[in-house]
Amino acid sequence: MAIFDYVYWRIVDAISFLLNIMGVYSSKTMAVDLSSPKATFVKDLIKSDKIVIFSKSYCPYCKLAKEVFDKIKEKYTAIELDGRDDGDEIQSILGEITGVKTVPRVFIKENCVGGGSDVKALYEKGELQKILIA
Ligand SMILES: N[C@@H](CCC(=O)N[C@@H](CS)C(=O)NCC(=O)O)C(=O)O
Repeated sequence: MAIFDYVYWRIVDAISFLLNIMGVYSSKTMAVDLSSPKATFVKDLIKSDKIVIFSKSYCPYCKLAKEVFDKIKEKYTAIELDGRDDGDEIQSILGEITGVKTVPRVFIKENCVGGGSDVKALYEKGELQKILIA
């Protein structure tokens, strides 16, 4: 049901926006050194699979990205940042690498293709499939 889907995601957008500006589910911002061992660790994670999703277990956009890959039967590696002590640090490094600090951060063949809405939009335009087979 396209209309319900649309309304659902506009409500999720509005709630996420409010929670973000209230600082409710914002991670701690940390100083980033892209030559640090942790940054190297993050870059290695990005290289570790064809599709790598930096995610948080409760995040609806992360679920959205995973559902798209599940639908097209593409395996991915998901790193759940909220389950790790170094999650905020990794998220800050990803913010520096990609220019965006929210989750998910989705990488395909080491390139960041954006977040959950971006993955869905790429899929709907047929672009995601092209990136995956290129
Ligand atoms: N439009 C973005 C929205 C992503 C977003 O707002 N993610 C929230 C979690 S659901 C977030 O990262 N909040 C800040 C945080 O968790 O540090 C997308 O589709 O990926």
